[in-house]
Amino acid sequence: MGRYRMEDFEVDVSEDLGPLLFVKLRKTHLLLKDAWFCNHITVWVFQQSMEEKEVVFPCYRWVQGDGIICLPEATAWMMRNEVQGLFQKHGEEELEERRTLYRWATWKEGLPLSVAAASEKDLPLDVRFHEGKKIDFEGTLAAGMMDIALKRLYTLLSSWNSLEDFDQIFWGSKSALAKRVRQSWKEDDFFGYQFLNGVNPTLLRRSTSLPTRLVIPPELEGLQAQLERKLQEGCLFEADFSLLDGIQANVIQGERQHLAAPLVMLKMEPDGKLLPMAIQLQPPCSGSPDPPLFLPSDPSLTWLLAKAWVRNSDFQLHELQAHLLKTHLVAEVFAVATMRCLPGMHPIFKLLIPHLRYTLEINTRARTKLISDGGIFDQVVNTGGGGHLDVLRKATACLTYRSLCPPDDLADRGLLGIPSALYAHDALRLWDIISRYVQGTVHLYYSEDEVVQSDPEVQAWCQEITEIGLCGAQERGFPVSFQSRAELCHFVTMCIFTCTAQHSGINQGQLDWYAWVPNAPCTMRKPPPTTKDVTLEMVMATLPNVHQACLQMTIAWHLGRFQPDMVPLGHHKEEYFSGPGYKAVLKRFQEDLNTLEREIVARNEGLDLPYYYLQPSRIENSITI
Ligand SMILES: CCCCC/C=C\C/C=C\C/C=C\C/C=C\C/C=C\CCC(=O)O
Ligand SMILES: [Fe+2]
Repeated sequence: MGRYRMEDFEVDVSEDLGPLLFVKLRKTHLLLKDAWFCNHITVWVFQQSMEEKEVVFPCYRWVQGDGIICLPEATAWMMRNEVQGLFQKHGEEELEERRTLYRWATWKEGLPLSVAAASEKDLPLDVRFHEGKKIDFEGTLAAGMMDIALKRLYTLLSSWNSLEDFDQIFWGSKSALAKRVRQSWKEDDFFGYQFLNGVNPTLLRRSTSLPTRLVIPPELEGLQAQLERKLQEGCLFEADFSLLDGIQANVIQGERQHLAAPLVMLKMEPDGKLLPMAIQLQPPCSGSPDPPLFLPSDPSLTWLLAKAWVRNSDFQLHELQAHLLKTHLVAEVFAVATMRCLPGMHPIFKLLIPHLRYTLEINTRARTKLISDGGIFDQVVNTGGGGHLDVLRKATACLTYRSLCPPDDLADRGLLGIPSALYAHDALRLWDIISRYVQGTVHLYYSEDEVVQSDPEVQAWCQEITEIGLCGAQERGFPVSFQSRAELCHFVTMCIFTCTAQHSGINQGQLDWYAWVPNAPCTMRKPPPTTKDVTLEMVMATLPNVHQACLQMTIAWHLGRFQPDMVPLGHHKEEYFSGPGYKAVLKRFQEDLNTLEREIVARNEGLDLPYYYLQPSRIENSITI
């Protein structure tokens, strides 16, 4: 039997089968690997003197071995209390089986729970990468490793002592914006811009007071006055990396790496540009002299090194907190809870499952190759060697429900209504569009709040996410039950937004902003400067070495590049729902996304730096990379 064969099978049945509730599916098992993926079964019923009727049984699962798959009819959930509880019983059996297939595991204490699987090979076939994705994923990694070998060979033959020497490895696949980063990375407005619309737009806040950790030496009273004025005008902003304070730095091949925990104060100009005013690299520590404040007026290399330290710290919080924890790991919790608590005929299962595709496998791979003992973090990142897990732990301990919902998150950070905040603008538009889609679907199945309150499955799902998967996150605002349709819609909107828009916003920028390594160094090999005497030798000795820089470029490209098998948001082919109601809601969703697409394209045409991470055609329907 050939691989990748697609076939439609038609079977005629002449006898009257009565009302159709289930179909059962089985395949004779001959060879070791002869599984088939079944999309759906459609039965056309011909009734005398009546129109032909179509009855659909969605499947979208592998049929393997000798097992029998029993598929309830697409509208079964609406009839769950009828037909002698047959659908009810089927759902219970399905969940019983799924709970053995998808088990929770504690990979590391203090992190959200994950799926129990030591490697991707342990995962059920239904959630594995399909052949094409696996070949592409592993093939491009191998090609990337070849690039590294060539770059190392090339740089062995030349010098590595000026910033321009990073050009020697700046070849191979890279985006237009990555080239722009190389040109502009030293500019202050470019540095400021990244907090609004770069790879990590999640940290910046509008200041409501001067941060307590900011100690301004008496000789800088002018700065103090400027900061206070900007604060009063409402245009003072801060990016505080205190979460990194106290994290143990990595030791790479016997060499200790170093970490900082900076605070950056920025002002917004009337034209929307965000400019850094001061950088404090470490919080004050009793018994030590106050940490220096670095300023734009400092010698250019001093100021550049201070900014490079901030970019390195941003790399850590971006990858660990914004990316891994707040998209990948929480999406995994949604995925495992969905598999364990919601039967296939449940409308919330049908709504969410296209947004959970491939997430369990990519996360399992991250746990075995990226953040594992000896993984990429240990090899080339200054939080590696265990510090990265502590960052994840600290970030988990302060993960709030509000921070996953842009209307709340952006309001809390004071970022509403800023014309140059493009991530914020597009995220809010997407939140509204997704929310309308979710509400449209939920209202088809839940006619009133009471139906939500009395749905034991959706209540168990909520509780499992908050109390089990997120390890008691009710303390941080996550719900343990849904009292109304609105609460359910808000939560499901958050799930879909996180798995789609938010991940795309956080993931794609790796390609653009991480290719020019000095803009986002993966590690720092010397301690942060404590005086303003900085030389080029110090800068070069601090930034990543050739090998570290090459690996950063390869992995950033691997993870940030366009995925060949990507499904854009709202365009999955699976049809789990049947009937005109959902079709209309989906059509509206796709139209809303198209409208936003056109708005973003038109807006970007007039911009010096286009912001396209939240352009709907670029948003993946689930976390797959
Ligand atoms: C050094 C820079 C990259 C750091 C990326 C950090 C976090 C990314 C977050 C989530 C990515 C999720 C999954 C990626 C999984 C595995 C693949 C990565 C590398 C594999 C290398 C290998 O197989 O040898
Ligand atoms: Fe990712």
